[in-house]
Amino acid sequence: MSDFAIPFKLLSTLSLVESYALVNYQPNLLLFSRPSYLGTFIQLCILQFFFWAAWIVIIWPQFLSPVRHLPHPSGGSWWNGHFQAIIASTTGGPMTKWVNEIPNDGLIYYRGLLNVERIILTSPKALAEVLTTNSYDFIRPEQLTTALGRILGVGVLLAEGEEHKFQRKHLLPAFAFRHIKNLYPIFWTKSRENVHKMIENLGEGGANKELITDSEMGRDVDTEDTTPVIEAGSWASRVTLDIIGVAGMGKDFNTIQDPNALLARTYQSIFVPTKGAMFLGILSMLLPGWFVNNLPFARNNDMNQASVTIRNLCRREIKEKKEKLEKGAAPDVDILSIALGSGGFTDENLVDQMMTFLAAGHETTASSMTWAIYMLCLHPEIQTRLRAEVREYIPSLSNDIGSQEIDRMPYLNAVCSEVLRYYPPVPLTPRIAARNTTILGQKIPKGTRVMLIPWAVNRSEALWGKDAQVFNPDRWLPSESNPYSANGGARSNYSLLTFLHGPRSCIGQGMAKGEFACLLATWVGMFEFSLYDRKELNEENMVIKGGVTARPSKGLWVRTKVVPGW
Ligand code: HEM
Repeated sequence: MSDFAIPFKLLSTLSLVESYALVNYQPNLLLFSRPSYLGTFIQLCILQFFFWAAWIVIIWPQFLSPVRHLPHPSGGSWWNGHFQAIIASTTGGPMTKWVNEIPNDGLIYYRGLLNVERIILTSPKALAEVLTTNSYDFIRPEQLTTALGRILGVGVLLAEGEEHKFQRKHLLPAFAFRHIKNLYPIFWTKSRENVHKMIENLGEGGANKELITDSEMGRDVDTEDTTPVIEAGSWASRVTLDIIGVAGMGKDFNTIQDPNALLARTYQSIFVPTKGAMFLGILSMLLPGWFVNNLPFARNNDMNQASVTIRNLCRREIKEKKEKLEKGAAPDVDILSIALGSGGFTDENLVDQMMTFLAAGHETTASSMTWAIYMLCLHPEIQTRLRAEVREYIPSLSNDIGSQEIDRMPYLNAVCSEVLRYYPPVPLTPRIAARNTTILGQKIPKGTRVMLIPWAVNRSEALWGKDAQVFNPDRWLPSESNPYSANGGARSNYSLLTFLHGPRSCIGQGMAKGEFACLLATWVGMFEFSLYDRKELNEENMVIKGGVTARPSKGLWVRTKVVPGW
C-alpha cells in the first residue's frame, strides 16, 4: 500500500461532489438545520480523511496486506510500526540487526512512520530481481526526488523510465575505463596538493584551536599528547570537491587552498544535519514535496539559495566550455567535455547532470575516506602494513602516478574494497513498486516501499559468513582458501550493495574507486593517524549521522603525524 501521502485531490473532489449532493438532495442527513456548502464540504473532508487514515494506518497493514505475513521484527507500535526504533538510531542500524537475527528467505517486512509498509531485500536473488531483471518496476519515491532535485538537479540520478535509459546511454561513454584512466593523474595531483596543505596546517598546530572544550563534548582525551589534530572529514570533503570540479567539468574550485570558497560553503550549509532538515524530511513523508519545499523555514531558504548558486555555476562553466570548443580548442578529458561531445543533451539538461555529478561525486567519496581513516585508527597494524605497501610501490609523493601504479597494489585495493563494504557511504536507498508486481513470487502491491540497504546487506552473515561484522581487508586477497576473493569471499556479487547493481547502479563507481585509492595512498603514505577521542576506539560509541550519506556526526578528529622519509 502506498505511503501516507494524503490524497488531497481525491478527498477534496469527493467532498465537493458529496456536499453538493447532500445539500441539494438529502439535507435531512446533515447535522445542521441550515446546511451550507462550505460547512458540509469541510465536515466531509475531515470525516473522509479519518476513514482514509484508518484504512492506511490500521486496516490495510494489520488485516489485509499480502506482505504482512512475511518474517518481521517483533514489537513496534500498533499505529507507528518500528518508526521509533528507526529514528532513534543510525540510518540502517536496526535493519542490519534484523537482517542477521530474523530467519528469512530473502524478504523481511516492517512498518515505518504511520505503519507504512516496507520490505527489506536480503538475498542475492531478490536483489537481482529488483535491481536488474525488473529494475524499471521500482522507482524512487516522489518525495525524495522533489527533496533532492533542488540540489542534485533532475539529472540521471533522479530520472525514471525511458528518460533515464536515454540519459544513461549518453553519459556512459564518459565513464568508460579508457576515459577514467586519464583522470588518475588529476586524482593524484589533487591528492598531493591536499597532503601538502595538510602538512602546512599541521605546522600551524592543526585544528587544535577549533576543538570545542573536551569536557563539553564528553571526550576522553590524552591531555599530555600534543600531536596536532585534524578533522579528517572536512579535509576529505575539500579534496573530493576539488577533484570532481577538475575531473567533472575542468574547473578548479580551489577548496583545498580555501575552505571558505563559495561552493565549499554552499555544500557545507546543506549537508550539515540540522533539526530543521530532519523535520522537513518527516513532513515530506506526509505532505506533497512541492508544498514542503515552499514552507517558510530557514532550511528551505538555505536549500533554495544553494540551488541557485550551484545551478548558476554549472551554467557558467558549460557556456565557457562550449565557447572554447566552438573556437576549435581540443576537448579536455573531463566528464562535461565528453558529455558535450555526445550531443545528447540540451544546455539546461547538462546543467542538471553537472549538478548531479558535483553532489553525488564528492560527498560519497569523502565519506569513504573518513571511514577509511577511522578503520585505520582502529586497526594500527593494517595502517602500518598499508603504508609499507604504498611506500614500496611509490617511492615518493612527488612521483607522478597513473592507474597502473594504483592497480598494482593489492593491499591498497583490498583495504579500499573492505572500507566500501564495511561502511558503505550510502547506507540505504528506497524504491516504490510502480505497479503490482512480485519479488521471489511474493505479491507486492503497487506503492509498496522496497528498501535497498547496503549497510545491512554488506554485513549480512548469511552472505559473508560468521566474520561479516569484522573489518578484514584480507578477504579481498586471492589465496587457495579464498576462491571468491574478487567478491570479498562472498558467493555472489549481489552481496555487496555499495554501488547497487544493474541499470541504476552508480555510474561513477570506476571513478570513485580510482579516486579513493589515490587519496588513501597519499594520506597513509605520508601520515600516521590515531583517534583523538579514545572513546571512539569502541565502534559502538561512534555516533553516526544518517542522511543521503553516513558520516560521524561530530566529525572524525584524529591526531596526525608526518611519517618522514616519503
Ligand atoms: C564511494 C563513492 C560512491 C558511492 C558509494 C556511490 C554510491 C552510489 C549509489 C548507491 C547509487 C545509487 C543510488 C540510488 O539509485 O538510489 C549511485 C548512483 C549514482 N552515482 Fe554514485 N557513488 C559514489 C561515487 C560517485 C561518483 C564519483 C560519481 C560521479 C562522478 C557518482 C555518480 C552517480 C550517478 C550519476 C548515479 C546515478 C546513476 C543512475 O541512476 O543511473 N557516484 N551512487
